[in-house]
Amino acid sequence: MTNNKLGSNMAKGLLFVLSGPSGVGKGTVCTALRGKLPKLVYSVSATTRSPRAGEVDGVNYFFKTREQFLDMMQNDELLEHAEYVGNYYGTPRDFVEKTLQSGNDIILEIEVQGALQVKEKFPEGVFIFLLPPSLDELKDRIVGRGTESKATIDHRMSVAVDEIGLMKHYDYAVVNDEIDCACKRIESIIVAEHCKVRQ
Ligand SMILES: Nc1ncnc2c1ncn2[C@@H]1O[C@H](COP(=O)(O)OP(=O)(O)OP(=O)(O)O)[C@@H](O)[C@H]1O
Ligand SMILES: Nc1nc2c(ncn2[C@@H]2O[C@H](COP(=O)(O)O)[C@@H](O)[C@H]2O)c(=O)[nH]1
Repeated sequence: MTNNKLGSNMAKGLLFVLSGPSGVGKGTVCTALRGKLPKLVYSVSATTRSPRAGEVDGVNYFFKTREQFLDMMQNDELLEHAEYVGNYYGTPRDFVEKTLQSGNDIILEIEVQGALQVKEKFPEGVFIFLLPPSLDELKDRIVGRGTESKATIDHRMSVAVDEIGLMKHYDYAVVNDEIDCACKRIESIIVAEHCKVRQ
């Protein structure tokens, strides 16, 4: 039977990627967006990083040993993966594909090397880069979170400069100066992308 409802060809969900240096507020923004956009589903990554206090396996991450992660890579279970500051991170492929097929949107909160791999596979994805108001403010946020050692903070800050240099590969840049404003900008991007005429 023909479905002649206007707009019915837009049934597949959209893939959003949110990147930005460690501590810029990606997780905070994603938490704030939860509930505001009912069609938006969050991808849970696999990582070899140890859980932080309060992090729950299967909710914040799927926590894996190095061997388990390498198995996932070899079995082609990951849409993308990257080594970041001494640990592996990757996006389970199956969940992303099934979410999009079901008509829901998905958002991947991932670093830039992985985002560029996703762009190769999903050029139609929407790539958003979250910026701090300044590098000093970025450092204050990572330090203030209280989760990383001084050495890890220094390493993450040095990677941050390179990451910001790759922002040119993204479709949108949003400054996370104030959390409500940043969320509103990202919500606006998501709404606009749904109104876009796609070939
Ligand atoms: N707009 C903001 N103003 C002030 N503080 C903020 C803002 N957004 C986030 N923060 C704070 O900055 C810290 C880092 O935020 P968050 O953990 O969300 O960063 P992230 O980008 O997800 O980091 P990572 O990549 O390391 O996981 C948190 O303590 C959070 O409360
Ligand atoms: N390439 C990927 N990067 C990921 C993934 N999941 C998270 N991340 C990014 O790693 C860093 C560090 O995260 P943290 O939780 O240890 O602070 C951060 O930029 C995340 O966005 C992933 O699946 N692939």
